[in-house]
Parts: sequence; structure tokens; C-alpha cells
Amino acid sequence: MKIACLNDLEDYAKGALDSNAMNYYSSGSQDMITLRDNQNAFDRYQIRPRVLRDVSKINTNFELFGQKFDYPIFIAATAMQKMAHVTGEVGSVRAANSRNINYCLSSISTSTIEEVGKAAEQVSNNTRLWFQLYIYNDKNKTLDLIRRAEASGFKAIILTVDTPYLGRRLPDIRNPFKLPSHLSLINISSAKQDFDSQTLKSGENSSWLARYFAENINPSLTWDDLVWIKSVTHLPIIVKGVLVAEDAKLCVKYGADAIIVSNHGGRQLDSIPATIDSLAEVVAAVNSKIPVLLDGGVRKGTDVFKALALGATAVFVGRPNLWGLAYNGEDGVKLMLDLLFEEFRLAMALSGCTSLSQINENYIKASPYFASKL
Ligand SMILES: Cc1cc2nc3c(=O)[nH]c(=O)nc-3n(C[C@H](O)[C@H](O)[C@H](O)COP(=O)(O)O)c2cc1C
Ligand SMILES: CCCCC(=O)C(=O)O
Repeated sequence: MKIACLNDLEDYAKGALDSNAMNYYSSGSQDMITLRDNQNAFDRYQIRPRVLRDVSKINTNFELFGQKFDYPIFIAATAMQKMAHVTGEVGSVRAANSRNINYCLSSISTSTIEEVGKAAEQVSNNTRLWFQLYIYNDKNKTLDLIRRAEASGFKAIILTVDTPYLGRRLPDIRNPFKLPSHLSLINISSAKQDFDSQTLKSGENSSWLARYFAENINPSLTWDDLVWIKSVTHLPIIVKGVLVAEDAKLCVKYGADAIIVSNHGGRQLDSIPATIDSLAEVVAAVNSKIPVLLDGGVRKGTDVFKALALGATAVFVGRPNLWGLAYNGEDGVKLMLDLLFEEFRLAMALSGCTSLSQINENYIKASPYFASKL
């Protein structure tokens, strides 16, 4: 059967990946209410299409931080991509850069920052790369990651702020995740798999990932750390994991260059809002001072259109990158992107929009079926 949409790629990946990788990639936290809602919430909005406009030419280009992109659809940072395909992050970055869109590399990757920078250069002379940063307890480790990203041609730092501790992912507690022995968290030395389970208190999360996080990642971050990062690099700083107006305003106050409305793909706190439902609040609070981007549950061209209509500059896909890798490495990620691009172009054309700047709140409304509940 031919792959027709991103959900087909997910179905394929479910059959192809082992349960260790699939549990880690697919899971959300606790009851996975937020994970499900990220996707379902898009369906609670409707597009208001316009007709009899010349849609023979559709332009999906735009500019952000002085760089041109062919589509407002980027690849989000997801950890440990070599479990999906032997090429891992290198396959993903080649696919994104050959399509002139951004690839975001996770701090917790299975390919080095330098390998990923070089792989992008091989397919593009204008590399599109952002680096996702977790702040380690050891500030020098953090600084080292920033310097290496700068030296490898990364164009922005994404500071993830929704993960002072890893969320409670029940599949990982029931069947503890194991990093396959041929892989390592290669950017960070001393990432050990083993810990003494005897030291766990009753009820404590026994997952290695949760323990790794608790031992290495700094849970005491405050807005001062955003100021600190701004002071040590000239790269734009993008704050990822903001859902409410109060924090959006603080991002502007403390000098963030952009915001990503994100709930970490439903993997952190459960029972928090879907990102598409949080977007309008954040966009209003920011009041056009900095760009607002979104990730979480984007699977269709109409999802992208709806996010742009509610004020996003661009969106990211996380898991679909992993499903594309599992399907066919770099070519599978290209297929995933091309499907989404084609769907998005069609959504624009059938709504009567020929450029991204035309997509605005006039093109969206709450579905009447849900309107009273929204
Ligand atoms: C398997 C997996 C690993 C992830 N790893 C990271 C990470 O290392 N850093 C980070 O900031 N976000 C991470 N995320 C969150 C993504 O960047 C993104 O917010 C989320 O996947 C978007 O939702 P989607 O998967 O529904 O597209 C991860 C998500 C998944 C599914
Ligand atoms: C220790 C890996 C954490 C990566 C991450 O952010 C996630 O799994 O959501």
C-alpha cells in the first residue's frame, strides 16, 4: 500500500520499530490526555475558505531571523534518532536541508553536533539548523554545547523550559527504556545507563531517562538563566514550552527572540491545554513583538494552515520525523515533508490564499459542534 499521509507513516513505524524505541517515541505522560488533545484540538477549528481568486500560483516562502525558508514547517528536536534508522539525526538533517527548512537538533542526540553541521553543509550552502539546549547542572557543559553549536553553523538556540524534570511516562515505568548498547548520548560524556535500583524510594520513577534527567539537568532554572544565555551567545534565543500569556510577556521582557508554544508533545505535565488552543492567548500577549511558533499534534496541511491563521509564524513536527526515518531513513523524512507540503499548498489554494501573509484570523473559526465548549 502506498503511503498517502503522515498517519500512514505512523502505522508503518508501529510495525517496524521494536517496542523499546516505539514506547519511548510514542508515549505521552500519565493518561496521555494532552497527547491526544494536541491532535484532536485541530479538528475543533474550521477553515473559512474564499473562492474565485486566482490560485494558479502559490507562494509558501517566508523569512525568519534573516533566513529564507521554503515552507513554514520545520522539524522539532527529538532525542535519540538512531533508534529509528541507522543514519539517525544525519538522515533527518539532510532531508530538512535539501527541502530548505529548519532542522532542530536535540541536546540528547545520537549523532554529534559536528556531524549534523557537516551533513547539512553537504546538501545546502545556506544551512538551516537550530540547536535545542538543555541546561546541565554543570555550566561548563552547557557552555561547551553552545560553543560547539555556534562553530558548526547552527543559527539559533532553542531553550526548552518545560522540562525541569522528565514527565511521568507510564510505558517507560512499566517497561523501563534501555538505550541500545551500540548507541550513546554522544554530545555529553558520562551518560550512564545503569543505576542502583535499590536506592529508589517506594513509588519513585524507576525509568533510566527520568533518573538521567534528575541527575544531570538543572531544575533550578529561572528567567535569570535566559538572561545568562543571552549574554554568552550572539545567536537568537527561542524559548520552547510556553503556554500562557503571563510567561509569554516575561519572554518578551527578558529578551527572548521567539517563542515556541509547546507542551513537549504531551510528554511533560498531563492535562495541560493542546497547543493550538493556547496559541491565540500567547500571540495576543506578545503583541507582534517577537515571532510565535507552535509544535504538537501537527499531522496535516490543514493543521499548519489553522496554526498560521491563529498567528503562528511556523510550526514544527516531532514524531512524524521519527516515523519517516523508520520508513526509509533520509528518503522517508523527505516523503513525510513532501506529503505535508503538498497538503499545505492545497489547503492554501482551496482557501483562496496565495501567500503566507494572507492567512489570518478571517480564515478560521471554532467548529459549531464544539463552539460552546471552546
Ligand atoms: C521521542 C521524543 C523525543 C523528544 N526529545 C526532545 C528533546 O530532546 N528536547 C526537546 O526540547 N523536546 C523534545 N521532544 C519534544 C519535541 O521537540 C516536540 O515538542 C514534540 O515532539 C512536538 O509534538 P509532536 O511529536 O506531536 O509533533 C521530544 C519529543 C519526542 C516525541
Ligand atoms: C532524557 C531524554 C529526554 C528527551 C526528551 O525531551 C523527551 O524524551 O521528551
